[in-house]
This record gives sequence, C-alpha cells and structure tokens, in this order.
Amino acid sequence: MTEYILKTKQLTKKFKNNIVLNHINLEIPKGKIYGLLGINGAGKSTTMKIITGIITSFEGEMKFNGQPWRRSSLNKIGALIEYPAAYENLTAYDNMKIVALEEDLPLDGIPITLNRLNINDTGNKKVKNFSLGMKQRLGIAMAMLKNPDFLILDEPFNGLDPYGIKELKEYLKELTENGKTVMISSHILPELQDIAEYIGIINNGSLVYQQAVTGKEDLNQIFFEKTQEGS
Ligand SMILES: Nc1ncnc2c1ncn2[C@@H]1O[C@H](COP(=O)(O)OP(=O)(O)OP(=O)(O)O)[C@@H](O)[C@H]1O
Repeated sequence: MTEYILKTKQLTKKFKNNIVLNHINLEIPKGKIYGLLGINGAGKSTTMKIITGIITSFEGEMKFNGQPWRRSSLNKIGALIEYPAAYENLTAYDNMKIVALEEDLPLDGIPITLNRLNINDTGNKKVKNFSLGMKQRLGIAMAMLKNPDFLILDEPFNGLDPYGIKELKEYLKELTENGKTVMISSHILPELQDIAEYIGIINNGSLVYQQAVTGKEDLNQIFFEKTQEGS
C-alpha cells in the first residue's frame, strides 16, 4: 500500500475574492520525487507556502505523515521557496550557522552539508558575491541542515547551469534512495520529466492531473491538454 508523506483534502486559498487554489487533493507518496507543474501564476508557490506554514489562512485539511499537519511538522520539512533567504553580507558558513543556532542543530553538520551541495570552497566570500546558482545551492543546504524527511523546492533549477542541474538532480535522486521525499515545482516540463516519479499539474488553481510517471505517457501532450482545458 502506498504511504503518503503529505495529503491535502479540498485545499482552498482565496486572496480577497480571488480563488487561487480550488479544492486541491494532493497525494505525495513517501520516498519519491513529486513534480508540481503549472504555468506562471497557476498556484504552485501558494501550495508550497501553505505546506510550509508561510501562509496560515486557508480552507481544507492537510495531513503530514498520516497525522493532521501541525507547526511541529515543520521540524521534518525543509524548504526553499522563491528566493534563498540568506544574509547577503555573510558567508555560506555563517548563514548555515544562523540556521543551526535557530533550529538548535549541531555545527558539525555544516561542512558536511556544504560539501554535499558543492559550496564548501567559498571561504570568506559573502553571499552577495555568489552567482544565482551558488545562492540556490546554499538555500538547499540551509533547508537540508536539519536532515528533513520532506524537502520542498520551488523552481530549484532557476539560475543553475547544465552541470548544476545535473548535479542537483543526482542529489535529489540520492535523497529519495535514502528514504526522503522531494517535491519540486516548475513551469518547465523537461526540468522534471527525467526525475519526477509522480507529476501533479495545477492549472488556474485546480489540480487537473496527478499520476505516477510510467515513462510511456507523453507528458508534453498531457501538459498542453490539461493546461488549455478551461483556461
Ligand atoms: N499575496 C498575494 N495576494 C494576492 N494574490 C496573490 C498573492 N500571492 C499570490 N497571488 C496570486 O495567486 C496566483 C497564484 O500565484 P502563485 O505564486 O502561487 O503561482 P505560481 O504557480 O507559483 O506561479 P510562478 O510559476 O509564476 O511562480 C496568482 O494569480 C498570484 O497573482
């Protein structure tokens, strides 16, 4: 039987009278990479902000690991939403140290995590002098420091060169091989096609598709069909 790390039931979000998420039932299986696809403005970031407790007012239910979602669920959820929230005037290490102190984590995890994300050699360089790709990798390192069970990444390939994309994909696959679950959003299908084991497509705030990827389906065609219907 499939176990789910996260399930939402009728998740709905309105900003004033604008319905941005419309009765969404997400089902994210444990130990897999789940790709959330949708065109700009479809509702991907809003969904992720609700799961990560950034947006607290919404309708519907959310279960994490089979239990109602609570703030304490965030101890097991790491996230990088929109922009990496690193201090620009500090080094990678010092940014990681702030996360470690805030979350009461041992400091010896810092070099290991920086090393794993390939940003261990930035020394005294301040984040303001990092490339976008380096900032992105630091943001993921900050999210991974607490060794979460569930990693949520909003558009994680932004700013990465082809080597960075390949490395990140390998890293995410390795995480799931070690039992972690990863949710990634993107508006670019090819970014997800070769790594996502499940795909959810969100269109105009509705979840219009949610399936395991078998490799036989034409995801490109499905994406266009599902995002044109009713848009
Ligand atoms: N704080 C807010 N107040 C009002 N409307 C908002 C707010 N945040 C998001 N929206 C609206 O909600 C809709 C969904 O936005 P969201 O950022 O979730 O989309 P997205 O799929 O992540 O898009 P993108 O790929 O461009 O990041 C958009 O119409 C957006 O304008």
